[in-house]
Amino acid sequence: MSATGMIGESRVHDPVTIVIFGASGDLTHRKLIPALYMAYAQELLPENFTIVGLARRDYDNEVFRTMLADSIAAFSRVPPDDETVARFVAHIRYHQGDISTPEVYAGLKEKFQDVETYPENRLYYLSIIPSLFETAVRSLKESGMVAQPGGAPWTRVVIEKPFGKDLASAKALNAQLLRHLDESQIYRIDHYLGKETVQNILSFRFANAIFEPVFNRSYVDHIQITASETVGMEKGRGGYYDEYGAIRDMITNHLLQLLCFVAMEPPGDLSADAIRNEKVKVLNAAKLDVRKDISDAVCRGQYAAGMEEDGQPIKGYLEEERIDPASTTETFAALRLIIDNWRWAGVPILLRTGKRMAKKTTEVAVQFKVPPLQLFQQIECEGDVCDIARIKPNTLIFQIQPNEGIFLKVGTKRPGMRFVVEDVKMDFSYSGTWNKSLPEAYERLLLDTLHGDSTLFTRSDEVEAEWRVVQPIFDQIDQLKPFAYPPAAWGVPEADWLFHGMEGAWRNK
Ligand SMILES: NC(=O)C1=CN([C@@H]2O[C@H](COP(=O)(O)OP(=O)(O)OC[C@H]3O[C@@H](n4cnc5c(N)ncnc54)[C@H](OP(=O)(O)O)[C@@H]3O)[C@@H](O)[C@H]2O)C=CC1
Ligand SMILES: O=C1O[C@H](COP(=O)(O)O)[C@@H](O)[C@H](O)[C@H]1O
Repeated sequence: MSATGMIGESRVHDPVTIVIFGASGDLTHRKLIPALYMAYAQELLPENFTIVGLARRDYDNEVFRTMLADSIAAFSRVPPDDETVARFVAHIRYHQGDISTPEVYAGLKEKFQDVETYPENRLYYLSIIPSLFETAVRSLKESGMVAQPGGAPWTRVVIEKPFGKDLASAKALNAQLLRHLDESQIYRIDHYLGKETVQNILSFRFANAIFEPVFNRSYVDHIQITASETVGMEKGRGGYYDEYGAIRDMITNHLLQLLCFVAMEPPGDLSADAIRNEKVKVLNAAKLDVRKDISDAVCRGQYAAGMEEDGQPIKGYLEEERIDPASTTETFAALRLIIDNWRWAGVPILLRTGKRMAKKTTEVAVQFKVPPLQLFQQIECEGDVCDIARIKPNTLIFQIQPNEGIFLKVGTKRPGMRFVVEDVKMDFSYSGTWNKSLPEAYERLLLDTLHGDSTLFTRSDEVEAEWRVVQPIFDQIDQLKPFAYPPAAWGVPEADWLFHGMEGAWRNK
């Protein structure tokens, strides 16, 4: 299995044809091809492989290869070497056609006959709009291009997010896909699971005996998970985003996965299903912490127009390209959950995400309780002004990105005659410990699919359990009008209300 990180670093041996549906799109150019190139440059791809890019645009092999070489130059995580790029792109072919027509599959079959001088292992990567997922899978199956599960040669299909729009559509999509494929052939991707620092939450928790005994309701006051972005609507994304919004785009998948990793029980072993079973248990026990009404547990926001520090105007969400000017889609969301199980009962879990926020950061902060007896005073300084305050709680921070690392805030005696305590940070940072760039999430996840390791992919019941957590929001969306916030803020001040009945506050750092 790969949660150990061993498989990701070993070479794939099975020859394979990788077909990317949506090969002229943003994800292919910015992420998939640079990731495959990095795998190739590290000699992790098999000796025999072909990449077929499929889209409607009218390219030929040469044009397509040149464009992809440019993408590698622009987006590869280490500067590429021209000769290696040239050898890599020679494995790439372009196949022009429309996914909803039968001809495209007939043409694909011919292409396979041309290139497959090796066993017919195939990875289909669906980097397309969700409404085409079922058509693509059904057509592949009907054209006889899907192998039987569990044997050789193999067929695997990667499904991009969003996986559905709500619980009902996620269930329907699962049912449609499972009519044509076996669960073992489906890889529902959530790129957060490919991030080194996300996987490290598991190592930190289960490879060290000292923290696990305090990861529970007796010691933890609350958990905060933040994924904030400074960008607004990126080019070409307006239409998609306005239909989905921040809760569907980020919380239902990435933030709930982070929550699973930090809250799950230790799995019996590191097999894909052992880990996924534990994650599903967390999701099944998680629910919105609604006391009187939904606004006790959910707050939505939408960014307004504003100015950059240099005086440049920033568009409000409603003025962005392909956004309905009367849209009530949220670009910021904050949720308060509880996990009704023995370990976490009563511990508030706060999640938030947003575009055009003050800072690009993703972190999981576990805040512990304050000591039962306040023996010491704490000194707090802002600039030159210092004040005496109550002792602060310890906080353990998993810094997912950027400045990847793990930090523990502890109270320490400040040097001097008086017994006052100051907060210091014990830290481990990746950059200070290892002198190499971290693999991109897609690099890791693509290699896992080629190795047939589904640990870091989402199982059908898991995806449905994610939607079940957030579904009450969509059922009562009329009660959750978004509040406006200026660009470069930490979202809306109304989200502070989610701390009702507790002492904490959002970590706006
Ligand atoms: N971009 C990103 O950062 C992320 C994207 N995703 C997901 O990845 C998927 C792709 O996203 P992205 O690359 O941004 O989208 P784009 O709109 O940039 O690309 C869509 C691709 O689909 C192709 N396409 C559309 N309709 C057809 C058709 N009928 N037949 C053949 N090809 C078709 C388009 O090519 P052509 O017009 O030439 O046919 C294009 O190559 C989506 O599911 C998205 O939600 C997930 C996370 C992040
Ligand atoms: O899936 C998505 O993730 C990105 C943020 O990814 P990150 O790796 O930079 O944290 C987000 O911008 C996008 O809206 C969403 O679809």
